[in-house]
Amino acid sequence: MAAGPLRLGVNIDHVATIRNARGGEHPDPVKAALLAVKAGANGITAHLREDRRHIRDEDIAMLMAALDVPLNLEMAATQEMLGIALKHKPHAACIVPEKREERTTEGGLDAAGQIAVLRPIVAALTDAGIRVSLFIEADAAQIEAAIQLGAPVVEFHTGAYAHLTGEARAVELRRIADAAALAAKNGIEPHAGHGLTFDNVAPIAAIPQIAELNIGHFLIGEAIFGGLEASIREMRRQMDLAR
Ligand SMILES: CC(=O)[C@@H](O)[C@H](O)COP(=O)(O)O
Ligand SMILES: NCC(=O)COP(=O)(O)O
Repeated sequence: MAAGPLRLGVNIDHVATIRNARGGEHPDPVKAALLAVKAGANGITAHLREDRRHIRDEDIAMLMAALDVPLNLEMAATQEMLGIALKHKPHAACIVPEKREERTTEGGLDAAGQIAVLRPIVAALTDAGIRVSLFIEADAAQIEAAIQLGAPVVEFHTGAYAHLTGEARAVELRRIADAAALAAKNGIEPHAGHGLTFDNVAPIAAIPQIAELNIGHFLIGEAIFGGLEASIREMRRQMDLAR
């Protein structure tokens, strides 16, 4: 058993993916976000991609107006996204790497390799009262970069863990656990997310230092079969059992 409550941030990006497939208003990501909160989400995550393939600018405005739980805005480290974050002032901004041609976020941000680019962005977000998170690989050099940048939070990319099996997954899990311990030792709050499902969430949820999981694609997909509230409640249950 581990210490401390584990928060669940529900990522509603792929409600917008379905909406955008027909170009109308349905299904509404804000309605999904409110339902997610009712089902036990402690916060909502939304990734405003530069290509606007799912979440759009107006969704961020509407989420800010509708939510009374924290909004975690995932954003690329660009001036455009910085301006949007400063305009809306979400609770948190998670800086993620982004490639136009990728199907989904393929790995963590190379914070160590772009300290000079990130420093003014992290500073501007922090000065605006936005809690900065860096979406990184579970790697000591990336945690060191987060320390240098003064980021209070890191989110470990669990995509590789989610796709591996057997001993390779166990190795990746240990890497994430070690990184969470290192981050926490240095005063940084570790989060985790990407590709988490009912089948793979428990070992990540059991890492004692991890304070928050951000989960989206699986929950929205699972909602097709049992409804969004049920999928979130079951994820919450799995997380609590592991803790
Ligand atoms: C950074 C991240 O992991 C999330 O944004 C999630 O992957 C949903 O967005 P995409 O499916 O567009 O990558
Ligand atoms: N930062 C990870 C996230 O928000 C959700 O990722 P996924 O569950 O949609 O893969």
